[in-house]
Amino acid sequence: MGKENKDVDLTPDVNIEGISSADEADQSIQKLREAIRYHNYRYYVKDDPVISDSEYDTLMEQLEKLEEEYPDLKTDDSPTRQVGGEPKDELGLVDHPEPMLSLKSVKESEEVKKFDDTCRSELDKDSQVYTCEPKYDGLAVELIYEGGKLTTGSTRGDGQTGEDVTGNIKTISEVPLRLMEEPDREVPDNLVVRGEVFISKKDFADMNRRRREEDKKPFANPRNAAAGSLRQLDPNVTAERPLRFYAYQIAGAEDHGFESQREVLQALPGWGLKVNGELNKTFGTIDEVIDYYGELEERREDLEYEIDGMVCKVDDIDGQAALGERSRNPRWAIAWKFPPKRESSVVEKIEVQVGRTGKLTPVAHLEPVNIGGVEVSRASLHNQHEIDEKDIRIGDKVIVERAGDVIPQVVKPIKESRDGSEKEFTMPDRCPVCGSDVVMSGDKKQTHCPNIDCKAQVQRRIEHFVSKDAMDIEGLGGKRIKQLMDQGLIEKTADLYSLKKEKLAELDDYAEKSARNLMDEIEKSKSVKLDAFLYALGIPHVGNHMARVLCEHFDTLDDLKEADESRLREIDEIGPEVSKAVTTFFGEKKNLETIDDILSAGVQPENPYGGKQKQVLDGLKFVFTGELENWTRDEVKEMVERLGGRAVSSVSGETDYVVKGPGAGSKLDDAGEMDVPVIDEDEFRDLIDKKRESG
Ligand SMILES: NC(=O)c1ccc[n+]([C@@H]2O[C@H](COP(=O)([O-])OP(=O)(O)OC[C@H]3O[C@@H](n4cnc5c(N)ncnc54)[C@H](O)[C@@H]3O)[C@@H](O)[C@H]2O)c1
Ligand SMILES: [Zn+2]
Repeated sequence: MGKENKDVDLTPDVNIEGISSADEADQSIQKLREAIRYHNYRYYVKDDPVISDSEYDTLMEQLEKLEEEYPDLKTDDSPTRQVGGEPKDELGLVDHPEPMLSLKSVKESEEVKKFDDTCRSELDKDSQVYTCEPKYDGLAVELIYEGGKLTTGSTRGDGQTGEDVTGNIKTISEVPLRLMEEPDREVPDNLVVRGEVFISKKDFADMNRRRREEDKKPFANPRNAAAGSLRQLDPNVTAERPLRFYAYQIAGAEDHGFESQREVLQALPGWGLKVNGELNKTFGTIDEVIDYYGELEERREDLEYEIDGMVCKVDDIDGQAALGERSRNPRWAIAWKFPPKRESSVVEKIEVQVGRTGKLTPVAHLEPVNIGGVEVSRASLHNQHEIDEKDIRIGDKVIVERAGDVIPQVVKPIKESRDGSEKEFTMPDRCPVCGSDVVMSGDKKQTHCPNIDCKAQVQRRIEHFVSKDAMDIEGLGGKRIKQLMDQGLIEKTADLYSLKKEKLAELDDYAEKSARNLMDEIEKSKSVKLDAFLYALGIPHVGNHMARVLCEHFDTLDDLKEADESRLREIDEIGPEVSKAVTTFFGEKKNLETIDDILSAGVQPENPYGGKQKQVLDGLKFVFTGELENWTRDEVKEMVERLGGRAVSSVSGETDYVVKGPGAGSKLDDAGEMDVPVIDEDEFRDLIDKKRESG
């Protein structure tokens, strides 16, 4: 079958409706077969497909349809009748005791109901029991145990003959080399186990990253990665790959005394063979099967390995035998596929966006493609380093992945489809918005526009500035800010504080009431916590949490402005990146001017967290008893210590205060005996406030 052939039309454009003669049908059939054979070779033999699965499935559907309409043109060697690809004989060949088949795949619940109807009518039953299992995105293997010992491990190959990967399979820790004795069932003399070898999502991502670093081609999907890893000539290479295994079937189950698939799945772990006990389920009706598909699909993103659908199997082995098989699929099982996660598309251009902190991000504009029901036309390319590593060029055909809510990613370019017109991409030297020279980090992972007045940044900076966790000014969305900028009412952040209600009310579509509300919101924002204010400034690397950390260590904005890098580095949580970002930010004259403008407009950031330097509880010893409303015991202890005091566990003559809450115990008596003042939580807080004011 398929060989390396540069001239095949990878995706022949066949218009089935337009075909009116057997001759035309024959021509299309030949083209489709040739293309599919080539893709089978790329996919099953090279583990390196050049089209997406859905493109492949379309070709296959077209071929099936034509062969259906023109039965005379059917041949035994058509890919529609064959399983998988030709086994690689360097590995050695293994004949399967029973053929390893493919699965009929379905997409709609209607087809699943039809499957149920067919099974029930052929088996002459009112109801049918099904066992459902996740369809792992890996490759099928067959394990032969003789006398309880693993003697042969093979791939599916063309279904009749697979590749001998015994040595490689033995490196997978989840595959037992010896079967365990089971109390109720002795170890059979000969056991043929089928299961899936796969790789976890995380390991797949890590593996592709490493391959790029080593200048090797990344894999298009976890299945190709697992197959590529298992089908190695050197088992030492396989041993380094994090392959996993689930067993799901045994050949000749009835000969081993099993009556159902469910029983098989229950027995396998007893012999030491891993099954997916959590997700394999048996149901009495097709409606439950359909519900379970929905449940599995919901859980799909959270699983640590990829599944691409659900396999639904007739549970009773008798039923399976009665239904038998048809060409390359068993008739007693179906693979109900999930909507795909990966498709191919074309990078039409790469545009550079400027973020609010001035970060430049390259974004691929893609030929729109529907991935699992969502149209995707953009994907972030992150940075120059990533583009270089993946070798993505403008004009490239690429594999795009959309997983859950994550931004679509370009997995890899398909270099085979290049015709020489593709262009390499480099980040611009100048900011696409303001034209300032940009700064790129040495590792090419970051590019920044340093100009604080950069128009792109101002709008986004303002959007960020007014956001909930920052200055919390309601009623100023992105559109409104843009409008205010377009109308010349604001040019920079500080201008927010010189907005006039009358001017606002003049804008079309702006009601007097909304204008008044906005003015109130702006006024309200003037009393702001220092951490929210720091966050609002949009200092690179200073998010909510970091802003709070800074507040805990610096009393005022001025203290922070004056801090140098080494002072910042004294703080545990602050690393070199943050300290550099903070000092660079406050070292920029334009930024200081902006801050001054905002402060002189009346904004007064207050620091509720106290600075570390001010040890207002210096030397004081506290004992806490009972529950506190605002702190856990650990929190209050930490705070007292941060402020220079100590929290101790028992009352002594040296205790300065006992702080009591509901449920206070015997420590109160101790306090009474030793004349130690007892205060409640409110008084404790007043004490700190008073000390702060006086100190
Ligand atoms: N992109 C390409 O060029 C290209 C080429 C060839 C095939 N393909 C893709 O490969 C798929 C067809 O491959 P196939 O014929 O191997 O069929 P399949 O992968 O859809 O189904 C059969 C396989 O399912 C697997 N499986 C996973 N969990 C299972 C379980 N619990 N019980 C039983 N089996 C389980 C087994 O490995 C079995 O061999 C299609 O999705 C097609 O798009 C793509
Ligand atoms: Zn700029």
